[in-house]
Amino acid sequence: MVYKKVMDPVKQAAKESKSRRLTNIERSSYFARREAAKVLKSVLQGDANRRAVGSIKTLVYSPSIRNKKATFALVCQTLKYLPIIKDVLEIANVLNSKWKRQVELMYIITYDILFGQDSSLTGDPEKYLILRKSQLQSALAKILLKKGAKRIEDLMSQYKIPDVKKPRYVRVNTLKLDVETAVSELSKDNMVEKDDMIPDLLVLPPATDLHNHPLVTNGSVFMQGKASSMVAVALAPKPGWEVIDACAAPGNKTVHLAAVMKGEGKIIACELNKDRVKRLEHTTNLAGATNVEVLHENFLNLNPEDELYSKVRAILLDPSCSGSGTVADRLDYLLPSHSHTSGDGNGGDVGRLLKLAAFQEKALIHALSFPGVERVVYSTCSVHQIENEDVIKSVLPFAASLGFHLATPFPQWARRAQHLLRTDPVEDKEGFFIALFTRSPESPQKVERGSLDNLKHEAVGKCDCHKKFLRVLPFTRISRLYLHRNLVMHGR
Ligand SMILES: C[S@@+](CC[C@H](N)C(=O)[O-])C[C@H]1O[C@@H](n2cnc3c(N)ncnc32)[C@H](O)[C@@H]1O
Repeated sequence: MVYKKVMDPVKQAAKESKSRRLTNIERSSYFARREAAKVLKSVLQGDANRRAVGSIKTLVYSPSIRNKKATFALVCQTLKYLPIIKDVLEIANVLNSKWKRQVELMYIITYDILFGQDSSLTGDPEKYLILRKSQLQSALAKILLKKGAKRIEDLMSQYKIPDVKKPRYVRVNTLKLDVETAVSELSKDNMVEKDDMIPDLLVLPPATDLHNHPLVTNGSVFMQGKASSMVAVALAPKPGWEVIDACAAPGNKTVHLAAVMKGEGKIIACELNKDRVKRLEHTTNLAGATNVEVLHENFLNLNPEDELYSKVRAILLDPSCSGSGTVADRLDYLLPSHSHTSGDGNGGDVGRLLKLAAFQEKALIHALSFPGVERVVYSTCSVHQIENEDVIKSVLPFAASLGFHLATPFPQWARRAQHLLRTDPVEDKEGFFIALFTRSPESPQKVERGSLDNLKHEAVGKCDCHKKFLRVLPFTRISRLYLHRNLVMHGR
């Protein structure tokens, strides 16, 4: 068999566009289709291997993509219709091995022909599929008939394709700009409202593109979601306090803390990952947050007894998590893997969740161990109970032994189990979890070093979240998970 080398679609596009004078519209949509095909290929390959290659947005907003707006729209729309497009191409049976080698481009062109604007479809692959338009249309008609759907919208709901539209939230960085000026500047081109709960948070219509807006590029406002903006406000450190942001990069919550503290006092922003430390430094410089000290360190290695941390009164702990609540933000809900979650409701990746929960629990216990601390906020962008309520439940006895109790951040927020606050991935368009521990500043409980270590050791062994999972998991997976959990919990 002879394999022909497939030319990079973008290079091929440049060659083809030279061979005939294209109009500007033709040329830009022609290139957008090639750029979209490249992004789509990375996204689908990453999704198939369950390996994050970067969110759709990150890939589209990389410097190599020229026509970002059109490329982003094409990738999203094609992904939205992808299950239908795949069925159409299979029934129409029009792709031979040559075209299958650039199947992502064929998906994009099929989207344009069937659901988009096929008016400027120049290029060889486009011509090939345009000539077969009637076969594509009759395959679509067959699917509609088979599913008993009259309109494409009915078909979309049968394919369970969601339409998640999230407002664009913008947090005003009050270290640099006041809210009224931000509102009047942004109102020049957009509809702007103030959020009813978070001071300094503005709400704009979904899909408002502010990436290149001067207020964003100069750090006067940050594109930060509502749930993420609740965390620093829940911790509510006073100006002048010393605070630790335990897992800080890229630093959105760090600089929000700095704004809440009016730039006064000190924030120790701790980050383990070297590359992410650079992002953290960039964010703090952009925000003009001069009271932030960036620390490249493992939070678990900070010694609570060290004199350096004796004045720390609040800790924000936003540890690494599964990120399952941000699927709408990352547009992951459009990816094929999201349409087939496993029966346990955890995307079939319970082992990973258990590992994350073990770290989250350890980090929370560590945060509660700093002797002068009065307030600890724990947050995740996960929807999984094992990373949220179960972590809190497992550390509660330890927290109580140090005089902490659970407080109620944002009492007006309805979605919660008693003190524990949740945001919902469908209703609120992002799934977040926030818990707040407080203790009275007059009576931080003093515990001897030796007994603190004992309490910590006992607490780490106590979490019973794995038992809940064992009840819902198929019998064959029980022993493997139980073993795994014990290994992780005891660091073996
Ligand atoms: C969810 S992100 C934090 C997001 C951040 N709070 C924000 O709002 O921009 C978690 C961060 O914790 C860092 N991290 C993970 N384990 C850590 C550890 N043991 N010590 C310090 N940082 C850690 C990760 O590298 C990651 O940057």
